[in-house]
Amino acid sequence: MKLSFETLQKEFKRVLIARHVKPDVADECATMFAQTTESGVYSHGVNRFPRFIQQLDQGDIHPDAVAKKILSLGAIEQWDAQRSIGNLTAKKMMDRAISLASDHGIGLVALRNANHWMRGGSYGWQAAEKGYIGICWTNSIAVMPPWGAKECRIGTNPLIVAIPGSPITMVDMSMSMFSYGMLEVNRLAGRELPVDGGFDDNGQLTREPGVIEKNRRILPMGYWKGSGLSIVLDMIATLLSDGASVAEVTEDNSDEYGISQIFIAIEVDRLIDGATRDTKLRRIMDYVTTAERNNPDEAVRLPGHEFTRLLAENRHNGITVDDSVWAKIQAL
Ligand SMILES: NC(=O)C1=CN([C@@H]2O[C@H](COP(=O)(O)OP(=O)(O)OC[C@H]3O[C@@H](n4cnc5c(N)ncnc54)[C@H](OP(=O)(O)O)[C@@H]3O)[C@@H](O)[C@H]2O)C=CC1
Ligand SMILES: O=C(O)C(=O)C(=O)[C@H](O)[C@@H](O)CO
Repeated sequence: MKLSFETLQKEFKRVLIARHVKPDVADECATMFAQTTESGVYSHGVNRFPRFIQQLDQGDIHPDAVAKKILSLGAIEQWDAQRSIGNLTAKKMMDRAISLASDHGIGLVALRNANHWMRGGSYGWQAAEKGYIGICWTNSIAVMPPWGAKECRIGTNPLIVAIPGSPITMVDMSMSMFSYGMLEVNRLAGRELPVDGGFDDNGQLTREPGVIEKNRRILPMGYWKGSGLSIVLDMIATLLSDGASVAEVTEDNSDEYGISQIFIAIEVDRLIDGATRDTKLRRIMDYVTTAERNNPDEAVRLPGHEFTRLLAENRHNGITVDDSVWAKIQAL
């Protein structure tokens, strides 16, 4: 079905108000979920809303909590999210990193005791829209086997790098070849994965999303490389926030809460003039996209460059929402 931004936002807000979330908080949170969906990241917008409400209902998320600053080392600050709403707090932390970067050239906020932030790309994009390079990542509950293992012991720990420009270039990627959200999107669409996404129960590589969702034998992106990167991202977030690691979240908590996140903003405009910046970026983009194509009908594309078109299409045609997901949300 096709729904408007307003219909989505109103329904998300209804569900939150019904759970006694303060109206202003409910409105802002509902708007972020609707914006993520309108941007075309259905996996961590509308599709993820039921799971978010489940965690709200089970007390993992404290909707009245507000993040507090623990310490400051000039360009680096350590904050405690106090189990507040994940996407709202993440937005505030990237704003704080941007403010630090405007003073110091670079700003880093390390956040502990956080909740799932939904679409990590929202926060990289937020920085890039203001002219800063945005880099952020989160750890998670153990949902991926390290390379060489069958058992989940590392997180999908998505890493986001966003570069200001026209358009913004942004990589927003899980450390798994596919996020669980994207496995669900492909399963709901009745699609096989375009490349192997994990191992089946016999240890063979598979492109069946449902099999991987069930057995959690998801493939790290780049095999041992994604596995290693997931581990070091977890270590940095844990150390700088003095927060919980994937191991601690998984072994000490009843579900995925109390996670650790990093938000970095880096100044660009005072290091290179706008015209030179744009010329250099354009040269990179043209050099990459004019490479001889593997498939003549498939353009080489840069990450993040689809969002402008997707947003315009969703605003014009309405937002495609899976019927079964919408039914679940209306029943909340
Ligand atoms: N715990 C958490 O918070 C987690 C959150 N997530 C979120 O889930 C969402 C989806 O993650 P993931 O499944 O890794 O996303 P995808 O695999 O869809 O995309 C990952 C990255 O690869 C780029 N990309 C994909 N296909 C191509 C292509 N053909 N050519 C060039 N670039 C391409 C994407 O660019 P583009 O965007 O332009 O398609 C994106 O930057 C993200 O928002 C992520 O933050 C994921 C895991 C855990
Ligand atoms: O992969 C995802 O999608 C995703 O958001 C996660 O990995 C979460 O951290 C975890 O809750 C599994 O959904």
